[in-house]
Amino acid sequence: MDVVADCTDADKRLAAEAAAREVRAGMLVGLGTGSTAAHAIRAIGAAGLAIEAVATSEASAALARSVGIRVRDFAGVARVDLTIDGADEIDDRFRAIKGAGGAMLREKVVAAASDRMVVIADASKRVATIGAAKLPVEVLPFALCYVADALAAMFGVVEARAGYLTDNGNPVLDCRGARVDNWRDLARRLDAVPGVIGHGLFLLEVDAAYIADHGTVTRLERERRAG
Ligand SMILES: O=C(CO)[C@H](O)[C@H](O)COP(=O)(O)O
Repeated sequence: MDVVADCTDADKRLAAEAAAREVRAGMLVGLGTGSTAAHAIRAIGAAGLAIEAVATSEASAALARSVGIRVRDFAGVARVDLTIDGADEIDDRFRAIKGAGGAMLREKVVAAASDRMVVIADASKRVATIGAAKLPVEVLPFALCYVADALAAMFGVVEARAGYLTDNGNPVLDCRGARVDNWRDLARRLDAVPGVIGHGLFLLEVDAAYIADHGTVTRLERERRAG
């Protein structure tokens, strides 16, 4: 038995269940993707509230339906009340890297549409400053070589995720080793490359985080200044 993996999964579940308690009847809820988000989906389903959901991946949609959650097509949705999602890293300034599960584009669209976006994670994901996790970039297949070349000028390592396509049918380049002074500047540079469809940098989207560490859940709330 892998005791560390078991503890980590128990913490993922605790963080997910704490966040799921934010869900209220009547809400339209954004469902994230990954093992931590799956715990949240199961907890939301078990609560049995009258809600509707949109999912950030086909896997999360299928899981949600299997636990009795009504899933709407996001193509017909402009606004979501609350989204609960995992992360690969989250730092003290609520900046996150997402997309190890490949769903970062849909996750970002749903997060952007959400009044509130909550990250759930075990303590291994909490870092002082993001940047150690690989940064996934979703690419238009037509532009794969061009984009890989452009990203090689920004990152030390750019690797195609072998044999993998996102739910949108696109390949992913996993990037590491950027020399970053300013993450917003890096995000702008990525967004400016023709053929980049999305990436896993979430710099402004996260409103709060539930982090579980050896059985204790901490809620962190971002302060938003008016104006
Ligand atoms: O961004 C994601 C998927 O695109 C996941 O939320 C992230 O990779 C965390 O996954 P897990 O909860 O399995 O550790």
